[in-house]
Amino acid sequence: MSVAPLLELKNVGCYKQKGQPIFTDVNLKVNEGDIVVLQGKSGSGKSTLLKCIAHLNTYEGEVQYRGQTPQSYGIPKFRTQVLYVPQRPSLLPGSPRDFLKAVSTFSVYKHASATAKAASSLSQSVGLSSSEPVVDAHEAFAVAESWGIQKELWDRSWANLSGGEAQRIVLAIAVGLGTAEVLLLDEPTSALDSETSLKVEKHLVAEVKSPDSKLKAIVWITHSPEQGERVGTRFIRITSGGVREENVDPGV
Ligand SMILES: Nc1ncnc2c1ncn2[C@@H]1O[C@H](COP(=O)(O)OP(=O)(O)OP(=O)(O)O)[C@@H](O)[C@H]1O
Repeated sequence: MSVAPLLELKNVGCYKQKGQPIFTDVNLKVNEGDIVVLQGKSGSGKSTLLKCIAHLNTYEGEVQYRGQTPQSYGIPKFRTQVLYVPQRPSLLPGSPRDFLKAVSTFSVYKHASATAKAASSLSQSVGLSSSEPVVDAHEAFAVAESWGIQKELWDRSWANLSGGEAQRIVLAIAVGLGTAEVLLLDEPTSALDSETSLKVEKHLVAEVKSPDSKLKAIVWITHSPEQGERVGTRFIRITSGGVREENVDPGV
């Protein structure tokens, strides 16, 4: 019996408006262990494609996660497992700690938290699979700290954080929640210095490689050919007519 890919896109297309395609006919399979570097000219549709995958944009064609449609998981739950991380957090109210609390108490995570506790002692007897999402909010703090985020920044308002601080915190929350099997990263280190960027890259690559991590694959937009070469296991270029796989990272 063949196993479905982790993620599969079948003839996915997205339009600015009727008759004005950004891209059409995107076909792609992502498997466990893949770090797919997504490249293309500015405006070619990289961010849009990630948003289509995460069901944040309307699209034609089909996206399947482990052989099933997003709808069959329920869109909120699907989005925690195939998680889009924007380049810049849009204007969020409150502080990062408020945001972490909100996403951690969101029903899917709440369920996962209960599951995590139950799973350690009672998993089989209560009929819960240990592969249910596990949430440990503290993990986000630890991840962020390892990337140079001081504890007090969690209580500052988003508006008063630097671009690089906000970018690291959002990414640390995405990783620290521990629910995602696929991360869709939109230029995740664009606001970071090269030393910090390397730390973040190493952490993410190690997560995908670790058998203990829930994270199984990343689709990663970068404009840096050097970063692409460091992190990528596959290289995909998007044009209006679809995506094509390239053997090596040829640059942007
Ligand atoms: N909601 C929208 N309505 C109309 N056009 C849109 C919308 N969102 C994106 N576009 C257009 O679609 C095209 C692709 O945008 P997108 O942000 O996906 O490109 P990108 O490849 O990620 O670009 P960059 O590398 O500059 O970040 C652009 O021409 C953009 O202006």
